[in-house]
Amino acid sequence: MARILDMISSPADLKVLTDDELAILASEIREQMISTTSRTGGHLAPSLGVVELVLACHSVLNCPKDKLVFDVGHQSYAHKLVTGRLEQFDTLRTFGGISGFTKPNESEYDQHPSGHASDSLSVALGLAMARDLRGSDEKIVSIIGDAALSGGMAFEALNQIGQVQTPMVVILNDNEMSIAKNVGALSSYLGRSRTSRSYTQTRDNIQSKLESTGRLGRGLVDVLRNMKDSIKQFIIPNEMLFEQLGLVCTAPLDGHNIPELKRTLEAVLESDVPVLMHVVTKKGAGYEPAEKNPEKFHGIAPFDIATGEVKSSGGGAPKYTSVFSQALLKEAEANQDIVAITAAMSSGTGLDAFAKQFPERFIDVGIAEEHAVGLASGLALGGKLPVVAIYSTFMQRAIDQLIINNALANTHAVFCLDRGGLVGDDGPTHHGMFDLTYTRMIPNMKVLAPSNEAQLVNGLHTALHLDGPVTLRYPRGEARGVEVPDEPEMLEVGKSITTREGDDVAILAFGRMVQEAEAAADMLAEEGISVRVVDMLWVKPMDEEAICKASLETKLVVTVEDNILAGGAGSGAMEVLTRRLVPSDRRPQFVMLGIPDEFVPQGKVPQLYHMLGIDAEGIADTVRRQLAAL
Ligand SMILES: Cc1ncc(C[n+]2csc(CCOP(=O)(O)OP(=O)(O)O)c2C)c(N)n1
Ligand SMILES: CC(=O)[C@@H](O)[C@H](O)COP(=O)(O)O
Ligand SMILES: [Mg+2]
Repeated sequence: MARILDMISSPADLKVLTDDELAILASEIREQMISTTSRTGGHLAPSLGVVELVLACHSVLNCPKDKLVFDVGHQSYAHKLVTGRLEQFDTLRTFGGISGFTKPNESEYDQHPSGHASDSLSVALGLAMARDLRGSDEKIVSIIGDAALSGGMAFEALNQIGQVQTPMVVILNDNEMSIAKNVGALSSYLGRSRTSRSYTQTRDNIQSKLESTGRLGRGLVDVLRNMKDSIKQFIIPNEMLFEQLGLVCTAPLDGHNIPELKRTLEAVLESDVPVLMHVVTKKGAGYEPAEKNPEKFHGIAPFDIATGEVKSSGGGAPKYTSVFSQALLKEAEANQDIVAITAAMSSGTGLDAFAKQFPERFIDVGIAEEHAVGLASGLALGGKLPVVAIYSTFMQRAIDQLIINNALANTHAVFCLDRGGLVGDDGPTHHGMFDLTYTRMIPNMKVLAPSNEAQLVNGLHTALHLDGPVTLRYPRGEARGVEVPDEPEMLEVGKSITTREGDDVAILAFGRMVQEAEAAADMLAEEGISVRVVDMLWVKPMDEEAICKASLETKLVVTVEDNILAGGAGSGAMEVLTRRLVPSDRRPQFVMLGIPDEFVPQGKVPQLYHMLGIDAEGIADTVRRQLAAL
C-alpha cells in the first residue's frame, strides 16, 4: 500500500494533511526509522520520542524560512524524513551518507552542525537577534531535551534570552531521560512541574481556552501571563523558574498529541516575548523494546527488529571501555580516596560498574563537562583522588578547567579520555581528534596514550600513583586482545617501548597507531626494508632519547597519530628534534602522518584511516615514497 511518507517531499506537504493522516504518517516514520537503524545503528529512542512533535512543528512552521534548531540533533530523524531525505535515509551514518545529526551542508532545513549538547539555545537566540537586526519576521524554534537543558551553555543562553525578550520558542522535550535517567536539581524541578496540581489545572485551562477560541494570537500570551500570575498564588515561587527568568512558560503538554501540539505552537508563535513550551514525551515511543529500555536504544548498533537484540559482531577482544571499567574497580578497592566522575555518560565510559559497587564515591554531574573538571579540582584540593571519565570530544568543553583549575593548581586528578581518535559513524562532531593537542599544550599535564589493554591497565595504575594532572587517552571499540596483567605495574614516566627493531626507517607511533605501524613494518620487511617501530606511549613527557636515537640511526623518521597534526604528537617529536639536534648531526628525513587541517567525515574507522593514509597500507606507501625520494 502506498505510504503517505512517500508523498512528502517537503514540510509544505504536511500542511494539507488532516490530524488523522498525520497520525498515520507518524507510524510510517517510526517504521522507517526502526527498519533503517536496525541495519545502520543510530539514535533510535530519542528520534522515536519526538515524531509527533516534529510533525507538529513542520505543520505549523514555514521552514526553511522559519528556523527549527535541534539540540544534539540525535532526535532529528523524523525531521530528515520530512525534509526531502527519505531516499537517502538508508545511508544514515555511513561513509558518504547522511549524518545522524543535523548538518547544514546536507540540507537547507538544518541550521547548525549539531552533536554536542546544550548549544541550541545560543544558536537559536543568535538567529533571532540576526532576524531582529535585519528586520525580517521568520519564526525561531528550538527543541532541547531535559538533560541538555542542564548544560552550562543552555543556562547561559537562557540568561540572555530572558533579558533580550525577543520572540522565540524553546520547546523543552521532557522525557525524564538523559542517556540514562536524568539527574540533578533541574530534573527534580521538572518532575515537580509535571506532577504539580496547579500546573495540571493550568494546562487544562489553557486547553479549554484554546479549544473554545481556536488560534488565539496575542490573546494566548495574555492568558499565559495571567495564568503565570495566578499560578503564583498556588505554588511556591521557586517553581516558577523559567518565568522568573523572563520566559512565558506553558504547562506540560502531551508530546504525542499532534492537535494539541499544533494548536499550542500556533498560539505561542504569536507571542512577542520568548516562550518555553514544556512538552512531555516518552523516549522510544512506538517500539516496545525501546520503550522498555530507552538507555539501550539511545544509540544502538544494528539490531534484530523482532527481539530488539543487538546483532553480534562476533566475540573479539574486550572493549577498551570495559578494560578501563574493570581496572578502575580494582584500583578503587585498594584506594578509598578514589572518586569517579561522569558527565552523563556512565554506561558509555564504563563507570556504571563503579556506580554500582561504590555508589557513595560515584558522581554524575549531568551534561556539564566544565563543572565535572572544576569539581575534580575541588575534590583533589579536599584530599580525594578524582578520576574523571569523559569522551575526548566532550572534554573539548572543559579545556579551560583543565588548564586553570587543575594544571595551574597542579592538583592530582586523572582524566580518562575515552573515544580518543576517530570514532566512526557519529562523524566529525564526535571524533576525538584534538585531545593530544589540547592536553599536550598544558603545563604540568602528563599524557599517556596506551596502545593496548595491558598498557591501559598499567597506565591507569601509574596515573593514580603520580602527582599533578594526568590524562589517559584510549580509543573507542575493541582492544588488541593482549593479556592484561593480574597485578598492574608502574610504567616509567616518559619511556617508550621499541616493538620492532630496524635501521632503515623508524616509525614513532602513538596509541592505536602502533598496531598499524607494526603491520606496515611487516609489509615493508617483505620488501627488504628494515623498520623500527617505537610505541611512544607517553605523549608528554615524550621519550626524547628514543626520538633522537631514531633520527641518528635511521634514514627516515615517520610519526603517526590519529590526532590533528597541528600541535599534536608528531609536532611534539619535531620540537624535540629541533631543540636537541646539534648542527653537526645528520638531519633525518622527517614525515608526520595524522589528520590534516580538516574535519573528518563519518564512516567506519578502517575506511577513514585508509582515506587519511594512516592505516598500515598508507604508512607503508609513505615510507616507500620517501625512501625513493632520498
Ligand atoms: C557536550 C556533550 N556531552 C555529552 C553528550 C552525550 N549525549 C548525547 S545525547 C545525551 C543525553 C541527552 O538527553 P536529552 O537532552 O534529555 O535528550 P534525549 O536523548 O532524552 O532526547 C548525552 C549525554 C553530548 N552529545 N554532548
Ligand atoms: C549523541 C551522543 O553524543 C551520544 O549518544 C554518542 O553518539 C555516543 O557514542 P558512543 O556510541 O561512542 O557511546
Ligand atoms: Mg531527555
